[in-house]
Amino acid sequence: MPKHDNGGRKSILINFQNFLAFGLVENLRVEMLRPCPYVRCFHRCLATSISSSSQVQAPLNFLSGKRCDPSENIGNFDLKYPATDETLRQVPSSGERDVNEAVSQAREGFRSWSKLSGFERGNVLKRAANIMRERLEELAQTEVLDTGKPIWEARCDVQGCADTVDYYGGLAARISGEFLPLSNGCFSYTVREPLGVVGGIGAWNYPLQMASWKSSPALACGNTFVFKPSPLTPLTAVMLGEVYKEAGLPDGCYNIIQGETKTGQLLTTHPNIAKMSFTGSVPTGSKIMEACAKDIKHVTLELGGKSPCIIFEDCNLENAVTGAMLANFLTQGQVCSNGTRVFVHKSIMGPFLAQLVERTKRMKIGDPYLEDTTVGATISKQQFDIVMRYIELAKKEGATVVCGGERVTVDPHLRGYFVSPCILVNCEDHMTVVREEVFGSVMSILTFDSEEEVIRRANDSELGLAGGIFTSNLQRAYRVASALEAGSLYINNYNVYPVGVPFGGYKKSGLGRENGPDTLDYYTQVKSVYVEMGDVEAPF
Ligand SMILES: NC(=O)c1ccc[n+]([C@@H]2O[C@H](COP(=O)([O-])OP(=O)(O)OC[C@H]3O[C@@H](n4cnc5c(N)ncnc54)[C@H](O)[C@@H]3O)[C@@H](O)[C@H]2O)c1
Ligand SMILES: NCCCC=O
Repeated sequence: MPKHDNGGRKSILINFQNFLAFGLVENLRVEMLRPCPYVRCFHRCLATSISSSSQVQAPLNFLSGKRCDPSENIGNFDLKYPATDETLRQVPSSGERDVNEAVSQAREGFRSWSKLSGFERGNVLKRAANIMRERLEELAQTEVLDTGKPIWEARCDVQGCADTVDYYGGLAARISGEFLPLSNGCFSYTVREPLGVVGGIGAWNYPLQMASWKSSPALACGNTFVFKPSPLTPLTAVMLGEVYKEAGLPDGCYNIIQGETKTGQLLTTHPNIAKMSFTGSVPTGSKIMEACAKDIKHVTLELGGKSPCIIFEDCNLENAVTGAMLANFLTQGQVCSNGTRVFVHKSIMGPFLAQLVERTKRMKIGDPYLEDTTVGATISKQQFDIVMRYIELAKKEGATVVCGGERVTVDPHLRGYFVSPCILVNCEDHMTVVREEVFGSVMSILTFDSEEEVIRRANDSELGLAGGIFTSNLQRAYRVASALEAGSLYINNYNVYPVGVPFGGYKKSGLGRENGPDTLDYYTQVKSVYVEMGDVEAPF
């Protein structure tokens, strides 16, 4: 990790081993500002200076390798800093003319980009990854402004994004076909060809991750890309465009259009889009798939989850508690793969809950720019209302709040929606909070007696994104992992995304995979060529 600018103030080094799940290197070390009265002021100034910086105030579409405003404005949306709830600016939404222009630029870019060798394309991506690492701090601070997540989490996210871009840069040269010898000297060979212009649409919890997890494999394969970020988090995807440009990506290969639903629909239904890669909710994913079906477009869908985290009686208790917290409380609980149904074996419920509650109460809710903050701000008032409604409903349906679940004022200047991480007990499988994705820090604890019972209950969901298993019995761990209906499973950890490990859902949680080698298959199509070496034989 590079050292981070600490404004010249005295700093201490701390070891964030507790947060290894999102750390991409073991023993992640970050510069931590010593908490002191000046730090708050410093960080407020920092947020103010970033909000007035060019990243926020500059045009937020990106076409032909440059920032630009849409030529036609079909409305505006507010860009807010979640921690203060202040409106930083209004962003114009792109309409048909600008979506057409972005797709047309990408079509033009495709003509030359798709003709380069994988090695040449990979070099551009690898250079981009290095530039991202050089700009890690600026990218991370801007990601905080967009999302309200703690700064150290944003740094880990950016580091992971750079690694992903690097990884696909490395794989680009290896994209190849097969040779199949046939009878009488005939043969067939296959070529993996790019699809054309890929459209991407993202959610707001990991904005840079979505832009980079989608664009880097798409570009590695020779496609070009048009992305619409979530209107709640428009900033860092544009910065990625500038990084790609500096790394040598030809103009038109990576484009950004900002907007809300209408802009997303225009992109999805554009006749020259060959594939849509979408991250967001299940209902929107279903609409995207339906729209793509009309023109037989390829789709990747990364959707919601309601994943189980199973704590067996033979686990290492401390690790299991840490795992359950990682499965629920990162990024204010707004993580698709969260294991929000925590199944705890009845025999260890007492000690597990005691340790979990004690450690959860110690989490530090506060200014996202402070280094020791572990709970930042909920993305919006709308999301805050959703989270509070689920907690109220849970109480009505019989669950008991053992800690958290309340709005917290951390500082009079921070008027955003901070919520203390919530733990619910006396939960039952039929309750709404246990069945539906909350997308906030709300952990439901359920107890179980046997392995067979917990597998059945864990699988009793329409969703199947992820799942966790805490046990010291390896046979049991593999057996349960094999029985769980989910795309991404963790044994004795949770929410780790090392680059190269495919990520994606079973059932209604999605289609396709990101972050692994298999992703390249989703951004290419196979052409087979049969070669006849003799005369043509036919019965006529
Ligand atoms: N599986 C994953 O990798 C993953 C990752 C992050 C978030 N998510 C899921 O995302 C959801 C939260 O994100 P959200 O609230 O932004 O989701 P959302 O579905 O409301 O919106 C996602 C994006 O789709 C756009 N959009 C909305 N309607 C559209 C339409 N009809 N056509 C085209 N575009 C449209 C939005 O503007 C936004 O950019 C949660 O369910 C979460 O689990 C999944
Ligand atoms: N994109 C995968 C990790 C974050 C999910 O919300």
